[in-house]
Amino acid sequence: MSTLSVLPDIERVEKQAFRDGMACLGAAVNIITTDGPAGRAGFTASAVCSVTDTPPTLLVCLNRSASVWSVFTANRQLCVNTLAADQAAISTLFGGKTPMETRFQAAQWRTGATGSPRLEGALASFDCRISEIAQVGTHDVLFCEVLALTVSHNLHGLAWFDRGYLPLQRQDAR
Ligand SMILES: NC(=O)c1ccc[n+]([C@@H]2O[C@H](COP(=O)([O-])OP(=O)(O)OC[C@H]3O[C@@H](n4cnc5c(N)ncnc54)[C@H](O)[C@@H]3O)[C@@H](O)[C@H]2O)c1
Ligand SMILES: Cc1cc2c(cc1C)N(C[C@H](O)[C@H](O)[C@H](O)COP(=O)(O)O)c1[nH]c(=O)[nH]c(=O)c1N2
Repeated sequence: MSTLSVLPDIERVEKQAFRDGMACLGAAVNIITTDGPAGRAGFTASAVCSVTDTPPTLLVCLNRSASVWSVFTANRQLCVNTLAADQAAISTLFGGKTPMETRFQAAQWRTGATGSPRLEGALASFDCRISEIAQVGTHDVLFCEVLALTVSHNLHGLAWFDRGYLPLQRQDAR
């Protein structure tokens, strides 16, 4: 007689239940920008995290149905601009459905090492080249090698939590 136990059928988690769960994971808010042969584009992303420090690499998840998808995957370079506490309005503009020129007109930009727009007043900006792209479901996972960065040590941060913005207060502003 077999001693193998039979796993019970595990039902798939519904999309809405997954989103309700994910709404509990507070995350930093970032404006991801690019410029290059395919043009200039930018979008808001909370699905950003550190992968490895050798070589310094972060990942960004980008929905393949986003209007900006073809621009990012063609340029293969981007800047991750992590927002400061007073920049929630920029996040809303870059969060979809707004013409690209209107998004960029709302803030001041410099050109970063890769040519991607660097947001003035951001908490941190990571200038990257896209080293690898993996397709998972509806999204592309962009693995990004960080080539240059700027950091502000005294601004407060911004979080996306429970479908809204919250300030992330530093304990000791340097
Ligand atoms: N990773 C993402 O693609 C992502 C993340 C946050 C927000 N958004 C966009 O902003 C809208 C509003 O978000 P919300 O937080 O107010 O409410 P929501 O109920 O749509 O999403 C709740 C949480 O689920 C996750 N999520 C949402 N859409 C996703 C997707 N397509 N793929 C993977 N994860 C996803 C995110 O963590 C999000 O914060 C979303 O409908 C979506 O269009 C997308
Ligand atoms: C707070 C918050 C966080 C995220 C988003 C939105 C908002 C408001 N959006 C959606 C994304 O910004 C939006 O789809 C793009 O701006 C593309 O929209 P258009 O297709 O250009 O209208 C988003 N999209 C994505 O592909 N990955 C992500 O991590 C996130 N995160």
